[in-house]
Amino acid sequence: MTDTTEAPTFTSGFDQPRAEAAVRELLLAMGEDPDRDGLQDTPARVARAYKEMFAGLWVDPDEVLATTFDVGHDELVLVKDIPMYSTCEHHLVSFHGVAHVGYIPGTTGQVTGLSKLARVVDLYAKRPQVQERLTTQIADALVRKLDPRGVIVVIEAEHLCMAMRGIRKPGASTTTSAVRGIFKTNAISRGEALELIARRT
Ligand SMILES: Nc1nc2c(ncn2[C@@H]2O[C@H](COP(=O)(O)OP(=O)(O)OP(=O)(O)O)[C@@H](O)[C@H]2O)c(=O)[nH]1
Ligand SMILES: [Zn+2]
Repeated sequence: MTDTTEAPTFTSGFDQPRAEAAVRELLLAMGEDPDRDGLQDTPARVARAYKEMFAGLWVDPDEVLATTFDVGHDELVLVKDIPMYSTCEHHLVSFHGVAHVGYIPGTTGQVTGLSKLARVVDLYAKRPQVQERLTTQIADALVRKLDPRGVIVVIEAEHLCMAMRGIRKPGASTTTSAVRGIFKTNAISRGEALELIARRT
């Protein structure tokens, strides 16, 4: 089984010329003329866009979560509705929606900055992904770095590979969750967290 928490090599960079050549080749394969007016800059543009869309390949999640501090809080911390754009590794088209990330600090009371939770979502989303692995990786990174009593991650997303092609079901929504620690072992805690996630303000 693939290790879902294993990070790629963060030192490897993005090969812009290679990406540009590949996009040019793709345009040719489509029967397009990559030298026509509107397409001349497209390979460079797409390569730059890919560099941005997959920037999470070169970010170390453990560094993002390196800063922790003690606020003496031992109850749930939940950031809801974090906008999330990722790319399906099967078709290289977008799946996007929202992520909800919650945790209960460990006995040390160590918490991380709220923005770091969104950063972790972002960095794992900016990789070729499947939604299940994305959800799992976010949860496992928090477990690894915060040693919390529990972690809950829920992602709701629409997959454009199911909307604009293939089965063509726009509006279909996929929900995945990953629970760790107390949220796995205690149904009441899990239920309370899920209720807060579902609650609309
Ligand atoms: N479990 C899971 N499946 C995904 C995700 N993103 C895309 N898929 C699915 O991956 C599958 C790939 O199936 P294949 O049969 O190899 O590819 P395909 O012929 O393009 O499949 P269709 O999309 O059904 O046309 C499809 O069923 C997609 O819906 C994801 O995040 N999680
Ligand atoms: Zn897909």
